[in-house]
Order: sequence, then C-alpha cells, then structure tokens
Amino acid sequence: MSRSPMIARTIPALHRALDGLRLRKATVALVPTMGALHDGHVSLVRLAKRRAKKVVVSIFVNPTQFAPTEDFGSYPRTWKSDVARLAAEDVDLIWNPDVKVMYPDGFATRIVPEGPATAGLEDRFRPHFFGGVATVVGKLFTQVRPDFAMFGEKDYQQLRVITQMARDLDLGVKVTGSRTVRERDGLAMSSRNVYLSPEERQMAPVLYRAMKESVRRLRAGDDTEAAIAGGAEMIVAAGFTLDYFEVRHAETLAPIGSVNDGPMRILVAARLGKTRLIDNVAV
Ligand SMILES: Nc1ncnc2c1ncn2[C@@H]1O[C@H](COP(=O)(O)OP(=O)(O)OP(=O)(O)O)[C@@H](O)[C@H]1O
Ligand SMILES: CC(C)(CO)[C@@H](O)C(=O)[O-]
Ligand code: BAL
Repeated sequence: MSRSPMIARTIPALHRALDGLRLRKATVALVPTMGALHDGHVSLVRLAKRRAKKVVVSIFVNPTQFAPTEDFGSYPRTWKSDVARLAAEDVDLIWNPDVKVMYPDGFATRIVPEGPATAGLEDRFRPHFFGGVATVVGKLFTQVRPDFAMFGEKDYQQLRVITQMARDLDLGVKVTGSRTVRERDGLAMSSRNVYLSPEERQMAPVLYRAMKESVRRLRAGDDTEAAIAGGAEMIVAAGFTLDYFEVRHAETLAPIGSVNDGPMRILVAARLGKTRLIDNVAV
C-alpha cells in the first residue's frame, strides 16, 4: 500500500525529516527533478529504491540554469499529479524548496564546471546552463547528503558534468546514470514534450531515427564524418533547426574520430517551433 511522502519546504524541516529517515543508518538516494514528472522520472525513482533504503525526490525548477530568454516562467508545473505519482512509488520524502529558500537574499556563490565534459554541445548554446546546474546540484547534495543520486542518460552531458563535480569536490555521493525512457515511437520522454503541437509531435521521433541510422552506418564501417553528416541531414530535412549532431567519446565527451578510439556516443539538440529537444545514443 502506498502512503503519502513527507514534504519539506525549509532547511530545518528537511533536516528533521532526514534525521527520521536515517535512523538505524538507512542509506538514502536522491532523485533531483524539476517536476512535471513522467515515466523517465519514475524509472529513476525505481532505480533509487533498488539501491537505497530511503528515497528523496527534489522538485525545484532552478532559475539559475535558465537564460532570461528561456522558459523558466512557462516551464510545466504539475505539483498535485507529481505528488500522486511519487506516493504511488512509495517515495519517502519530497524536498520542495522555493527560490528564496534555495537562494536566500545575498546568495553570491556559483560552482562553474570546467574541462572536456563541459566543452561544446549544450555549453555552446546554453552557456549559463552547467554553472546553474552544478550550483543547484551541489547545494542539493550538501542539503540532503545522499549516499546515491540518480540522473537520466537523456541529459547525458549533464550526467557527465555532475559525475565529475561530485568526484572533484569529494561530495561523497555515488552518481548513477539511468537509461533513457522513450515513447513507443522512440521519442525520449521529456517534460518539455508538452510544448510540441500535434504536427511537431509526429515529427519529433526523427531525432532518434537519425541517431540510429548514424549508429548503423558507423557499425557497418562507414567513415565517421559521413555517417554523422547523414544523420544531421535527416533532421534538417524533417524541418528542425539543428543546434548540434555530434559524436563524442562516451566517457570524457572529448571529440573522437573512429570506433577504434574508444566508446562513442552520438548527441543531438534541435529546435522545432518553440521547443528545443535533446537526445543521445550509445554507438
Ligand atoms: N526520458 C527520460 N529517461 C530517463 N531519465 C530522464 C528522462 N527524462 C528526464 N530524465 C531525467 O530526470 C531528471 C530530472 O529531469 P527534468 O526534471 O529536467 O526532466 P526532463 O524531462 O529532462 O525535463 P526537460 O524537458 O526540462 O529537459 C534528470 O536526471 C533527467 O536526465
Ligand atoms: C538536475 C536538475 C534537477 C538540476 O536542476 C535539472 O537540470 C534536471 O532536471 O535535469
Ligand atoms: N533536463 C535538463 C534541465 C534543463 O534542460 O533545463
């Protein structure tokens, strides 16, 4: 039987709730989210439940990772159904600070990730993004002090950047990636998919199809540049504006020329109307 999760909205309430959860040294897993929960988030919660005794989900739409021109104001907020989904999954605690709790007046610190994992890809189109993500995830880790934290491979570069940050700053948390959950037609689930019109929704799975086609050609021994250019062309031909379609080393995210140089990952970001979608696959 599921029961309602505890909900904390202030730091003292969070610490009181965590003290209760940690009785008898129970392990804790954190699933950071911005809410508008879908089956991708639920898969992270289920993984967290397998790894740790207690599961905390944070719901916080983080203003510092949005540029002023981006969708912070219109980002979907579905609090009631989020709580119902987390209750059905038997989550122990929801951490739901508001902006003033996370960034009190006078807040003046930023964690800025560097190195090859941050270079290019998302950083080229959203230069504010990883600083905002690292700052809030660093705070979430020190607020909750989890043993484990679960992140989706859908945001693959984010996963690499956070893994690096947790290691560099000795945050004592095991960062764990989880595979991308997709709709039946291959579209990666994302809270922003609700922005797509019915026509755009029909076109959106081309991102996945194009990456799979490039993977097929790379595996067949085609030239890397040609295989990647072929995938990119499919996306442009479908009417998207392409931000990037690139192959990188799957662990370091450094540029990589051939399947013989290490594990590869194809990563894509593209815009359709007012919606920006990202996705990636292993080669
Ligand atoms: N389809 C998915 N499969 C697995 N994990 C996912 C999926 N979509 C999101 N996640 C993960 O859920 C966590 C919270 O992500 P977030 O709340 O931003 O949702 P989102 O769907 O990625 O939203 P957005 O559309 O804003 O990118 C992140 O670790 C993210 O990678
Ligand atoms: C990790 C995260 C919760 C930080 O705000 C966000 O970037 C997300 O939902 O992927
Ligand atoms: N899912 C990553 C959060 C963002 O794009 O803002």
